[in-house]
Amino acid sequence: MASPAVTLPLLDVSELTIRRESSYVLSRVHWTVRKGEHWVILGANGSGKTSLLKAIAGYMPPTDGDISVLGETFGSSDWRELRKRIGVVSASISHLCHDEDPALEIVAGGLQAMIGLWGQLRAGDKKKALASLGLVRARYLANRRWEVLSQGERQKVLIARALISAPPLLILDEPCSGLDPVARERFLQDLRHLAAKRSAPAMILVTHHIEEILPECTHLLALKDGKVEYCGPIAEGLTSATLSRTFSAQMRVRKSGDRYSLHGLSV
Ligand SMILES: Nc1ncnc2c1ncn2[C@@H]1O[C@H](COP(=O)(O)OP(=O)(O)OP(=O)(O)O)[C@@H](O)[C@H]1O
Repeated sequence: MASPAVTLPLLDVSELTIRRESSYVLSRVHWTVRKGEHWVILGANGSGKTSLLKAIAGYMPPTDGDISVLGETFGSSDWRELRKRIGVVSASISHLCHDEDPALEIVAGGLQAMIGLWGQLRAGDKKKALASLGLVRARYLANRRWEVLSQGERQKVLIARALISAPPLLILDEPCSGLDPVARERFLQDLRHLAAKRSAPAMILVTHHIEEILPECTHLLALKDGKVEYCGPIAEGLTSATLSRTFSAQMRVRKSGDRYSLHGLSV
């Protein structure tokens, strides 16, 4: 009898330890992300969320442990090539965008993992950039310059940029920061629209606010002091007890419909 097909994880982190200046930034982290999963990463300031993402993107070499992404192993593959296949949206990319560049060019730059284009935008790339803007319902922004875009519009342009090369993995590092409550909700609806697509990449969403967790999120990674506090299905893990341990404070979580909110905090 044929054995069931085993699909390779998109991301596999094992015993990951990062030590800097005699202290542990991450300590023996295990984490696996598979196709079809959408993850949320929660943790207090300084718990190691950004460091974990940097390690995955190859910007923070591990002291110990293994990282493999899309079947490639850190240390034995060309990570500069691999980065083109991981979509990343973070404040550091936003800061590199040029004020005068139209959204369409910023999105097209994602094809080369570049900020800014050299020369004319080719017709084929223009078409791809428009299609990518369409994925976040933002085609109308195509000709607007970066400098005039609102914070929410900028995030959508950066997501379109990250999506243009159809990455299997999309990392969103605090994508809602700086958005007002209404803009945030609209933005989250657009993300839901994307997450619901069959072709959607596996998403990794880093946030400080459980209200931002999409119903489509399937798994939770909670970090505390560089260690894994919880790693598994969100339905079992996103509880008052887990959050209280993760943030070292009394926290009460409520689930209303398919969204979470905080209903009590004592420090
Ligand atoms: N290169 C480094 N050298 C020394 N310490 C570092 C280095 N990078 C990160 N750290 C430390 O590791 C800890 C985790 O930092 P990290 O930025 O990953 O946290 P975070 O969970 O993303 O925090 P925040 O929610 O505030 O963004 C912090 O105490 C930070 O000072």
